[in-house]
This record gives sequence, C-alpha cells and structure tokens, in this order.
Amino acid sequence: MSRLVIVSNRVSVPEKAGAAPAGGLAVALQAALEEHGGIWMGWSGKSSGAKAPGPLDMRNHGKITYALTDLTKTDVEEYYHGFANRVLWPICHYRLDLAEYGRKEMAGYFRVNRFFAERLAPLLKEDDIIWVHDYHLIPLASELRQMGVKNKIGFFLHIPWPPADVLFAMPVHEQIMRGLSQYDLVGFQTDFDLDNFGGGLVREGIGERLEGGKFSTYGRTFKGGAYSIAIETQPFAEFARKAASNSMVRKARQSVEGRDLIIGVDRLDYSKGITQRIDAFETFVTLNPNYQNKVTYLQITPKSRSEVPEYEQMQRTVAEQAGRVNGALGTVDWVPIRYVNRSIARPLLAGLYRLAKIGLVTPLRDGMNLVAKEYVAAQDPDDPGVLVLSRFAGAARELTGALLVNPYDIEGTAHAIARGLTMSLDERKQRWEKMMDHLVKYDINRWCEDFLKDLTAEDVEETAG
Ligand SMILES: O=P(O)(O)OC[C@H]1O[C@H](O[C@H]2O[C@H](CO)[C@@H](O)[C@H](O)[C@H]2O)[C@H](O)[C@@H](O)[C@@H]1O
Ligand SMILES: O=c1ccn([C@@H]2O[C@H](COP(=O)(O)OP(=O)(O)O)[C@@H](O)[C@H]2O)c(=O)[nH]1
Repeated sequence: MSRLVIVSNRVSVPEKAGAAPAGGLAVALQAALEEHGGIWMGWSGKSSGAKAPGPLDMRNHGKITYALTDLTKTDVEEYYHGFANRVLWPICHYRLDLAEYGRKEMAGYFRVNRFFAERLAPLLKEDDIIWVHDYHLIPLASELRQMGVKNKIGFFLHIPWPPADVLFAMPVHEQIMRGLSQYDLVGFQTDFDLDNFGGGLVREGIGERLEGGKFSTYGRTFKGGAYSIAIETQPFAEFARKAASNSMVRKARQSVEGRDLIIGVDRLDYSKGITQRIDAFETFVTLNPNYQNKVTYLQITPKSRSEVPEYEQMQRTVAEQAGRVNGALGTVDWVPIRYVNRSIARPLLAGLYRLAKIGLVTPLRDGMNLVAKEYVAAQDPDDPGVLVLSRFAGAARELTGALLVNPYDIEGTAHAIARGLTMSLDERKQRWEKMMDHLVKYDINRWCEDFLKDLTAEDVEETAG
C-alpha cells in the first residue's frame, strides 16, 4: 500500500494525553495516515525571524511522521498574512473590496510554495500519494512537478471557489488556475464551487469540462470533484451527550436561568457575518418584545489572523456593536448578548451547542462551516434545537432541514430566529432527523475515503512529467 503524504499550512500534531480532542479534520487525516503510514508536512506556526529556518522538525508518532518547518518573518508576512489572507481569502469569499493585491506578497507566496516543495521532495518515495490542502499551497504541485515529482497529487480547497468575474479581478488568476491544473484531482467543498471552477476555465478560453468529471487545460487532463467536508458525527454526538453533565456546562446552564439560549461560534472573520447577525438579533428582540429578558445570545468568537488589518479592525467593530446592543436592550438583570472573544475548549463547546435552542450560523460566504454540522450532531434527539443557517455556507447544500436564511436580509434572519424559538417539537424532530441521518452517512471518514478513492483510481492520469 502506498504511503500518504499530507501537506497543509497548519499541521495538527497530537496533543499530550488528557488534552481536548482535536477537530474532525485532524482526526480523519490522522486515521488515514495511520492506515497508510506517512508524513504530514506544514508550517510550525513559528517564525525564524530574519534568519533562514533551521532543518525540518521531524516528530514520529507511530506510523506518522510530522515534518514542521519554520518560516522567516518576511515569508509569514508575504505568504500567510499577505497573499493567502489578503488576496486569496477575500477573493474566494467574494470580497473584491477587501483584496489588497501587491506584487511583493504574490512573489512571497510563490517563493514559500517553492520552499515547501524543496523541503518535501527529498522525503518522497516513488509511489507516495500526496494530498495538499487549501489555498495557501495551490502552486505546490507545480513546484514539485518542476523538480521531477511524478507521484499522484491531489488538492482539496477548504474555502469557496468564486465565479469567473470575481476570480478574474485577481491579477494572477492565470498562474493560480495553471497551478491547479498540475494536480491529478482537485476537490471542492460543493458542486457550486466546482461549477464556478469549470465555468471560469471555459469563460477564459483556457480549458474544457470533459466527460467523467474531468477538465482539460494547459495541456493536462485532471479530475475535479465536490467532496463536502464533515465531522466525526457519532463520536461528537456521544461527546456532547456526556458533556451535558460537565461542571462548566452545568454552570453555563444555571447562568442562563431559564432563558432560551441562542449560540453563534465563529473565528473573528468578516466572512462569518457576525455584525449582520448581531443586527438580526437586535431586530428580533425589537420586533418580539415578549422575548425581552427571555433570551440570551452567546457569541463565541476567538481572535483570528489579528496581524491582518481587516481582522484587527473587526475586533473593535464587533466588540463595540455588542456593547451598543447590550446598552440599548439590556436591563439591570439582563445582558442580551454574551460576547466571548477567545477560544472555548471542545468539551464545553459541545455541551453549549446541546444547551442552545438555536444554532445561529449566518456566514456571508463559507467553504463549509463545521460549526453548523457540530451543532446538529450535538442535539438531544428527544428535544433538538433549530439550526438557522446561511444559504451561503457550503453546509447549506446538505443541511436542508435547517431554516435557511439570507444573512444580508436582517429582518428575514430575525424572523427565522422567532420561528425557531416557537417551532413545535414534532417539526424540530423531523428537521433534525433529516440532517442527522445525512451527517451519520456522510461523516469525515467518508469524506476522506471518497477523496482518496478518486485520487487513487486508475483513470486519474499519471503526469507526463
Ligand atoms: O489557519 P487559520 O488562518 O487560523 O484559519 C483557520 C482555518 O480557516 C479556514 O477554514 C476552512 O476550512 C473548514 C474545514 O474544511 C471549512 O468548514 C470552513 O468553511 C473554511 O473556512 C481555512 O480554510 C483553514 O485552512 C484554516 O486553517
Ligand atoms: O472557541 C472555539 C471556536 C471554534 N472551534 C472549532 O473550530 C472549528 C471551526 O470550523 P468552521 O468550519 O466552522 O470554520 P473555520 O474557522 O474553519 O473557517 C469548529 O470545529 C469548531 O468546533 C473551537 O474548537 N473552539
């Protein structure tokens, strides 16, 4: 059996015994690596300052080797904060207005991809299967191919892929498309993202969509597919059931004091629609004064990418907005919005999901949104809560039992909150069962197996070299 080599910007090295369990992606990729044996390579998250990074930090855990590299301060700025998070991230989330394109950052992005390739190539064996993750590393296959690597290489994009007119606004879109063409399989979160990709190739006159899910462009033929990422559904459901009796969750339950809990959980990111969501909550309370002092909205929002100016600005905006709404609606014995600006450990998170009557997941655009899936899996089957979900999250393609909303429609979201809080038990169960059945069938292991099955299938072309 071939070894599996995973490459991603962030690497999930197993925590010490007793630590909170890792997210589903880490669990699934680790399980696949355990089965095949292999390597997981990526950035250590650390900077070597002005000095060139030292040798790879190699850590062996059973059949898996974690290979971590530091990056120079300039590399982190140009590759991660610069091109990945100030150009590709906003463009792929349809935010042309926030894209800050600069040639220096673009050059840094391609340089770091070459550096990753140089560090990875000596570790590779002839029949290794390589699986690259996410927008940080699109040009990696192209760099590896130039070094003579002929292995099968798959790529999975965790974020959306935009329509042609949005993509073409990015000056280097052609190099990015060319980079993708060097893979044997390119996976997207949804059929919409896949269609946008195919549409872009055809519109630009640089490629064709062929039979059998294949594309042809830049002299190569490769496969494309939609593989919706998922969670470890049953273990997470069991985990949430047990978490309900955890002392922190009990304290949280007491502190809500008989009010209905609404929960939102998102990295502090403009793509998540947090400001529109707070507006919707304010509108809901204003339109439904009977809910004054009867509802608590808990928004858990760990800081993210704070060195990027748009994210730093958002920290202030959201904190001010939550404060303003609390000032306007709150009373001496009621704080309508509890805004937590740090990361919450998964056991507490799972228990809070289960406690909440509404899971409010309203991104303006999101690749998938695992929080939506975790919220569903965490529910009590005898008394499930209601998921209010943005139609612009990848998860909306699957979770059709949710109340789907347009997050730009503030009143529409406010009405959905009211509808969720008053929904009959029968309807809640019916909607929840439909979503849970889907999540049990299409869990994270299935996602991983489906992608690897397609990548290793015979009809994926070996590269011409
Ligand atoms: O690594 P960071 O810069 O701190 O960001 C965290 C991750 O954010 C993005 O998540 C995406 O992947 C999820 C799983 O497929 C998906 O549900 C979500 O919709 C996406 O936004 C990013 O793609 C990851 O690479 C980051 O590590
Ligand atoms: O305080 C927090 C907030 C979020 N998460 C986890 O972070 C992930 C967020 O994934 P999602 O796909 O929703 O969004 P992303 O942040 O990847 O864009 C989920 O597994 C959450 O359970 C967490 O463990 N603690």
